Amino acid sequence: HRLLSSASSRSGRRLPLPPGPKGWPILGNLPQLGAKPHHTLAALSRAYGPLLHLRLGRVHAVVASSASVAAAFLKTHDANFSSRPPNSGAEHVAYNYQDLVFAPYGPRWRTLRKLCSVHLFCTRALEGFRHVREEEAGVLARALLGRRGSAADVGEEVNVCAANALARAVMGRRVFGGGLGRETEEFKEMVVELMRLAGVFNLGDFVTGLGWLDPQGVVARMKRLHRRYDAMLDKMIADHVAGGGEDLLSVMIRLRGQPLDDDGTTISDVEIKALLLNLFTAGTDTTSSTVEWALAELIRHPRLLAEAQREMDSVVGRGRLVSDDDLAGLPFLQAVVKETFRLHPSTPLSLPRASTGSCEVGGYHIPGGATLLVNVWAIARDPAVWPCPLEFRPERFLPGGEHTHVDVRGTDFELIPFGAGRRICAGMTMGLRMVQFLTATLVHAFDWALPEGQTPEKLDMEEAFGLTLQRAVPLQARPTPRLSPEAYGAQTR
Ligand code: HEM
Repeated sequence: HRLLSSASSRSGRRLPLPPGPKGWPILGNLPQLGAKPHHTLAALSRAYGPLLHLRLGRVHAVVASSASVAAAFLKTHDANFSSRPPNSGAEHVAYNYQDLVFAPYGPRWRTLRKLCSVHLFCTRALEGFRHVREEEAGVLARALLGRRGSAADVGEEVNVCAANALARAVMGRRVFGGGLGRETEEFKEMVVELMRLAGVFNLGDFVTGLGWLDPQGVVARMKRLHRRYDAMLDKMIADHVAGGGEDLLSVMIRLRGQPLDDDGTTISDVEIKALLLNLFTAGTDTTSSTVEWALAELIRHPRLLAEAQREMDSVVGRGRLVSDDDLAGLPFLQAVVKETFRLHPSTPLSLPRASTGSCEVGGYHIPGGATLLVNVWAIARDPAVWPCPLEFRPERFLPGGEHTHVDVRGTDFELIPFGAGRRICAGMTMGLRMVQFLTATLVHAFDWALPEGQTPEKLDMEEAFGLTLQRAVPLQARPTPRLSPEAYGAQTR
């Protein structure tokens, strides 16, 4: 491939841009993206091929919609695509790029990422927090036990659990007290609002001179949201008892102002708040929505729910809740989680990347500074790779299935819910473990029924708009306990 590309460049022929639909003057293809860009882009790729070129205002964008095109960008050309494009969300919400998610590829990004890895996500840290996950899952199970007979808002219950488990790992304490209420509702609403705003293709980001006009009102909403987050984060830092704790926040507070690497990177309260913002937004709703989708699929497929429960009964029994150690021995449950990530990836267009220099992919010219969108949603439904792509069939990942060895961790490009390459999801190990563990807990500890008048076949599986894949209609379901009463533990919190 490389030989071929240098030959064509040597011949002096200017390579063409990848194919794509004709756009409007000035706005380019922006008006065509519609309410669900990942659907629109999937349809365009069916017409123009898996490597698509769009014009978003003045910005060149390329869209990868097959496993091999994704690999070309996120493996072969990953170094060139390891920054993120400039955007008003990073500017107005994420402390003007002082965070990890939007930091330009360079020393500060590397330092922040390493801090998270050492104190939160590496194997040792992850093992250290297993009791936190188990305790918080126990709290969730008891909360649902308290709701037996009535419909529970599964997404919100799980979201509180994910936020508390994450908070205990990040700063040694929970963020929410017992039960759901105004506070927990407001937190989820803030994360969902952030994802909704981040999912808008904001005209000001693409069309010169439109920024100050803010025609969609997005920037005004971002600034309002930022003020709310900033107040919350200030309080988190102020309330933090900075002892000699080994949690990430204590460590960062101790490291304030000191050079952290050869480049003299230092962190201040701004970087600390920006990183906390990243962790609490990237790490809660992604996890809880995935668990919510998983449970919705299992309720729609009672045979699969029964199969998962059979597996857990034989491995765990009915006398206790699932533990972290059990996960490795639950292949069917793991296949259910993979199949959920395939059909309902938390970030259907991943997060955008931006190239530093121009390059060549598949015989096409990719301009320097181009935005890369990877349609992980479309790739995971590609009929050339996945038989019956729209059917929820966890068996495809089990021995004897067509995709036994396919993993979600960024090496098998046909299934990359966490992205791939240098900027792959920083919290992948924790996110994956949490999704598996909480799905296991819900399935093992309860039978699930839909509220009066709803039938599994007709359960609404529509997606809502946003950077993350929310359910349009939140799942309401009635839990009935199926373990021995002692298994749920004492109602302590
Ligand atoms: C269901 C769980 C999750 C999914 C599906 C998910 C997915 C993703 C994706 C697709 C990206 C972009 C990767 C790329 O550019 O190639 C990303 C980035 C990121 N995620 Fe996650 N995520 C999840 C959970 C988490 C959790 C639990 C955390 C932290 C507590 C987290 C923190 C981050 C951060 C900090 C980045 C930016 C990394 C960088 O730019 O270097 N995520 N995630």
